[in-house]
Amino acid sequence: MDSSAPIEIRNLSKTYRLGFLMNRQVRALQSLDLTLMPGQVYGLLGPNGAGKSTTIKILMNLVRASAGEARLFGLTPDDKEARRRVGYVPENPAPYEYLTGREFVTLSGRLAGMSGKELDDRVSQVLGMVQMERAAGLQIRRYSKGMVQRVALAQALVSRPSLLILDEPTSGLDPVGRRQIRDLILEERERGTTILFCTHIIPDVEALCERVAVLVGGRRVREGSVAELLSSETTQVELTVEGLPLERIQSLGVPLESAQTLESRVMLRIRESESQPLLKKLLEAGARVTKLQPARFSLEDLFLRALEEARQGPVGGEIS
Ligand SMILES: Nc1ncnc2c1ncn2[C@@H]1O[C@H](COP(=O)(O)OP(=O)(O)OP(=O)(O)O)[C@@H](O)[C@H]1O
Repeated sequence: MDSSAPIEIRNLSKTYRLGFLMNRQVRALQSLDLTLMPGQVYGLLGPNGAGKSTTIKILMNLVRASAGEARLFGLTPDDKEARRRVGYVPENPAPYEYLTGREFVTLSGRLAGMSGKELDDRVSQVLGMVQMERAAGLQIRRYSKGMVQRVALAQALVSRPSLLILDEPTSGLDPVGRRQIRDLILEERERGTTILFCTHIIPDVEALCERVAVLVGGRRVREGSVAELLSSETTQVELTVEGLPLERIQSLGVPLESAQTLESRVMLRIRESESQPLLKKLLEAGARVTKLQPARFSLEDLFLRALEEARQGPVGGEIS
């Protein structure tokens, strides 16, 4: 294992046992490999139940793996030295409700070994970073969901971690709040912090991450740099056709990736290599092509395609 890698995961599997007799099993992760190099912002993307939180909980030593290995800076997740270098925001943060935001962040700093003026100054600084200075003296039980999310992020940042693990940090935030948290993550990236960012909000991944892994049913179905992944998918073309119904277009013998009728127009998506043959046939059949443009293949398309492919193959879930 590489001790310079903030996160290294090899062949990681997790099966939860359920029921009174623990005789039912749910396969949450299957042979996952993942490496984060220093300074990378890495997105872990997947639908509900894909195994994202399980991966993070294993890294945070909250859940024990069934097989395989997970390392933080080359150390096992139960190693105190490794934990000292990590800031963590759980999926549903549940800070002590009777503490104020400032007390909670101060407590987190103390637990990380900080004290005195250095701690007080840093607490004020991180509360400012998450725009919570004004509400810092209020008890957390009075906070909205978005405010809880912000103090949770402040407690993760207080000890200046070199690795941030964020489990859906923007869920529960309004668009302005999401933007602020995104900007904050970008600032941390500028500072060289490594970030594992787990979400199902695709625009956040596009805005923040340079690499991404897509998990479906506990398996990694795509992995790579966002640019690489998008360029590796087949290029497609979008056409708008008038004067020929969809059934006639379908009978022309050119495979369509997608088709949709809107009033008198038919919108098509086809592979780029099929565009010339289809154009010729459409014009011969008397259709008018009113628009032809390259289709931008987005991370959302990639995610949906990966999901579709994975659903056709074996997936995780309850196995007995
Ligand atoms: N403590 C648990 N006991 C039993 N099954 C669990 C437990 N935690 C998770 N699972 C199951 O493991 C699978 C993966 O769950 P996990 O929470 O890791 O997914 P996720 O990708 O984080 O989903 P979400 O986006 O909904 O948070 C799911 O089928 C889930 O029901």
